[in-house]
Amino acid sequence: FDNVQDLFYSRKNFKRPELQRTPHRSFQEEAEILNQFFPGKGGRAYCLGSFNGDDCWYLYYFSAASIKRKLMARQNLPSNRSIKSKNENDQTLEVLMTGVDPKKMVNFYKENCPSASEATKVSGIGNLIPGMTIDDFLFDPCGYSMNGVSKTVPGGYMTIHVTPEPEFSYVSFETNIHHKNYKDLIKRVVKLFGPKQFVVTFFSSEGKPFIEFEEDQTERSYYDDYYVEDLQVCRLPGYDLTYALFNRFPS
Ligand SMILES: C[S@@+](CC[C@H](N)C(=O)[O-])C[C@H]1O[C@@H](n2cnc3c(N)ncnc32)[C@H](O)[C@@H]1O
Repeated sequence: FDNVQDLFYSRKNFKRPELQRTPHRSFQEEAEILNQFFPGKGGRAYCLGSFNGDDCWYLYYFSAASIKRKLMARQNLPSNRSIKSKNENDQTLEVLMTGVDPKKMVNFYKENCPSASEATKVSGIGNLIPGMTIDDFLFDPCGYSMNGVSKTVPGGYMTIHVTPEPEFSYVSFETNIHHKNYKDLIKRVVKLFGPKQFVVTFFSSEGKPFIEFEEDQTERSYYDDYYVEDLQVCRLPGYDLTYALFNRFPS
């Protein structure tokens, strides 16, 4: 690729960054490397959530359109908003879950499950989004990854990665398939894995509606057992981004 329109690199903060190889010990270092690939100041690094707490989420975003907008503004050409991303109906949802329910993790150990396709079936992953062609893999002795492409939505995908070890359990879910009711999808994903905590990120192309989460921390929310701890909504060139951190109510 020598003509990149948009690039997104994102990840949650690491539990033990010091165990990573350089440049992954700090997001600053990762961003510096990415900047070398994307000169011209189109690439920007962000941190959402609380960076002095336990949870935050990093994003590096390069947008060729933002460079064009600046050039046009400098030349006094009209309407910087007229240059939009090509992906006008683009949306991507991620749900990043930590402290997942050990009882729901048994399917992701080879000793309990004969095959990856069985893990996909019994865990409920196979029914999450209908009409997917799924490529799944069960690691030895444990761990699971799946990638699915939609049979009906061109370019539509979903992906799930499961780290079941209780000391550092983690499940990530991502899809770009449009849903009328994202809250329902998030609720179903969370129910499959029962995390103590989860982060939702949602990109939607500019001007399209984004998910609204209740900020009330005292009432039971739409997500029953969880309350919103952090909530941020950002406008990026071509995209609106919502970030929310949910914590389970103490039982
Ligand atoms: C599913 S992989 C995915 C990791 C990836 N960083 C993610 O979460 O997107 C992680 C799980 O697979 C297990 N695993 C077993 N063998 C592995 C291997 N060769 N490479 C990566 N993970 C392996 C790990 O112990 C862990 O439970």
